[in-house]
Amino acid sequence: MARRPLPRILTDSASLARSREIARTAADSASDVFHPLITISRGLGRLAAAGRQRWDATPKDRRGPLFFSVAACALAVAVVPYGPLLAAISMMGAAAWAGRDRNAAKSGPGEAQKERLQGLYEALVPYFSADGDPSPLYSHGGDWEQAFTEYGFDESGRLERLQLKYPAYFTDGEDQSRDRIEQVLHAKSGRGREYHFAWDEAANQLVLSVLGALPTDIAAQRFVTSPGETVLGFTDPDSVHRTLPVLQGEETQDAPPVLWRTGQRSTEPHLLVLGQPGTGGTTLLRSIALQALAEGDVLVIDGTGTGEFACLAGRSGVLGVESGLAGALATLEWAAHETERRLISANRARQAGRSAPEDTRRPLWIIVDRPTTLAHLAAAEGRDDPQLLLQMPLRHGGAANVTVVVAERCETAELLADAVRAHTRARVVLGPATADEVRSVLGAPPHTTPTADVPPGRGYARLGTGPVLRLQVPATPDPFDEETCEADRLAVMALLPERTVPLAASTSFAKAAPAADEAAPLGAQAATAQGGESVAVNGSEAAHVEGPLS
Ligand SMILES: Nc1ncnc2c1ncn2[C@@H]1O[C@H](COP(=O)(O)OP(=O)(O)OP(=O)(O)O)[C@@H](O)[C@H]1O
Repeated sequence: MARRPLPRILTDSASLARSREIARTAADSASDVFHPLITISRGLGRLAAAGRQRWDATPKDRRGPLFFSVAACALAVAVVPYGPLLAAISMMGAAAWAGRDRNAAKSGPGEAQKERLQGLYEALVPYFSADGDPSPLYSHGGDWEQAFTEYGFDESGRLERLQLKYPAYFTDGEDQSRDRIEQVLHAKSGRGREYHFAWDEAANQLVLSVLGALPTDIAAQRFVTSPGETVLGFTDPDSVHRTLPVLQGEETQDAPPVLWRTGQRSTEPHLLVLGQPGTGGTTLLRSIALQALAEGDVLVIDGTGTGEFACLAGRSGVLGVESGLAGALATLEWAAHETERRLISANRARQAGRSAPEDTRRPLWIIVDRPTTLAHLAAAEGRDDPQLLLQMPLRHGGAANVTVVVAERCETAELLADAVRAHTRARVVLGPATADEVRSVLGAPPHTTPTADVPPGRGYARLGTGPVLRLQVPATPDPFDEETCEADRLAVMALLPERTVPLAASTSFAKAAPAADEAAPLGAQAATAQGGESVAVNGSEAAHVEGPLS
């Protein structure tokens, strides 16, 4: 069937454009003519909404008197000569004021803002100019408007956003050159805020923006993650592609998580957390342990000896919580053997053409807080550094579903064993840290200016060679700490697996193996564990661990 041609007006592009132009002009004129009307109607709407809000906020017992006083006023106005007219005029005036366009763009920056931008421009001249440049973009007394293509100020007049162009010969590929520019912009734009710098090397363009604080009101909770994923904390929405629904305060919000993937396919199967004292290293380990218990077993070595993991003792899935040297050595020795056993077992299965046995697939987490304290104790007692026993799980744990997480203070980080440094490709640094300190831990500087004043649990994370991300760890305090608020305590308690061993009976490897150098061989430990006397592994896990141990 022959197709009917379209009407000429729809095919003739010139007349189409002309009609569009007429429509646009008509719309512009209409909006000019009706502008006061639009403003007044918007204002009336806003006043009505404010009135409704006020009414809703008024307690029920006060609504009657309020209604009567409003009605009395209306009556008084109605009977006064010219009252209704004056009331209508006042109402229109109020509506026009309430309905004014608050976002109307101001025409250009004010004097103070111009001065700021000029100052900023002058400060950049030494870095963005070169002798012999015939038409310098940056020169003393030059025009900042040529270089700064976009800018924005907050209500208090502080710079909030700046997009600037720089000459193509600026060495933007070198960290040092970038750092210098970032430092200048940071200092001139006002310290105490966190700035983000986005370098567009192809367009010779830099965008500075002020970052808001990361939310600190996300508490411990069951996060909606896939198996093998652990939430380290939350970051900026632009930095990651995914969000998770989380309970934030009273409401459920979508928050952008820093997700760490562990297990056989992970390229960064072990984590190192460094931080200043009191910045939340232990809290992050507790948060990880609670998530790990959802699908795996956890061993905790608490070098601080302050009992901050006591809430985990005797819980289903917790194989031990050790704070003494002897216990730590025995536990880690078992973990090293267990890693080896899993590897051998999985390898045999593979050779026989079978899938890896179930008991090699359940994730095992070795969580170590402040190992250097134990290393110090071991040196004093003439024993081996417990960190040496981490070598096996660190080197081969990825293939054996064994994950090691170590937290240490920055000041003692140089005492960490080489294996710990070499095999922990997922890194977190917590607390106030300079760009150089962040770089020394994460291997790359942050794209933001670290601030001196940060809440506990705030820091930076980097997974392998990925970008450096701002991080805020979910609040996961020790529920036995008297200072913990009730809501946070309940949130942590709700995540703890059921207790399978009474607290008094949940003892440690230390009792099973009195001294590391006398540490019972794997089989003997198993016998002890199975014998049910001083169980290294809490009762309910015995069945689970019997497999690996026997
Ligand atoms: N993410 C967080 N959100 C809220 N509070 C936190 C967070 N992390 C830590 N805190 C609080 O900060 C304090 C110190 O935390 P934590 O013990 O985890 O720090 P730490 O770095 O292990 O300290 P230390 O080095 O002294 O052992 C605690 O009161 C804890 O509740």
